[in-house]
Amino acid sequence: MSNLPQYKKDFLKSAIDGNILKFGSFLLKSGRTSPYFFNAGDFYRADLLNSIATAYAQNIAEHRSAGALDFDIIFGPAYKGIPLATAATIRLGQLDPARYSSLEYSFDRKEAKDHGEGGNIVGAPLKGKRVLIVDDVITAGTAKREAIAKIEKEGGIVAGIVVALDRMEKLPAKDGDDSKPGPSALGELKKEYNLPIFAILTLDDIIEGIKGLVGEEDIKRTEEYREKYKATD
Ligand SMILES: O=P(O)(O)OC[C@H]1O[C@H](OP(=O)(O)OP(=O)(O)O)[C@H](O)[C@@H]1O
Ligand SMILES: O=C(O)c1cc(=O)[nH]c(=O)[nH]1
Repeated sequence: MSNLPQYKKDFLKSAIDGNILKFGSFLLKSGRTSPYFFNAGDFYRADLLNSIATAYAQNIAEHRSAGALDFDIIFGPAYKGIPLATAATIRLGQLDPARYSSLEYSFDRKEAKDHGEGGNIVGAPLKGKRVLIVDDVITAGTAKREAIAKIEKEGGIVAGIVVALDRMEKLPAKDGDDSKPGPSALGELKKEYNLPIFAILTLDDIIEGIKGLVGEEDIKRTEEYREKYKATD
């Protein structure tokens, strides 16, 4: 934790204090069972939402200022990405009004709407724009691939991805044998789509940051999970 920038430390503290980071047994979208879970849906109070919005805004502004990221619009994949992308957009506008007060956002519906305005996308149109995906967690990368496909279908150009947490896991093995070493979901997405992808926190940051704050047994099980699923890159 000591080497993390202050805004990441603050963010991790609010995730622990707000019980967003949980320990137990959780079935993931990938089918893996994890001893820890980061539930971004639990940033549901004004102060907590402000903490995650600030962390995204700092991270995005930093990478953009460094020339590592450029975009016209922020996109939040349904469902949990929606409030996160919205809050990050507001926070960027507050942090640097000269650069971000006209920043746009949009999000998708999981199921297309067949009445009223119809369609799959809510918010600013994506056509011809460079789109930054803001989402909660990357595990196997499936949700990000789905978001990329939706954005491209709308004529948007995916410009990057920022997540709150990179679980640093290897891609699920095609033959189902997860005991073999394998590359990370994040690394493969980066290569395959030639995209900048950033995470505010990684599993390594979390394991370092929870020491002394959560039970020894939870830390041990999380370390064992990391050992089992950690990617080679
Ligand atoms: O990297 P992956 O293995 O794809 O998994 C991680 C994603 O899975 C969950 O989203 P989900 O699609 O369940 O939608 P939700 O936002 O409605 O919870 C979670 O919110 C992450 O975004
Ligand atoms: O992989 C997932 O499904 C997942 C992991 C996690 O820590 N948090 C979450 O919302 N989903």
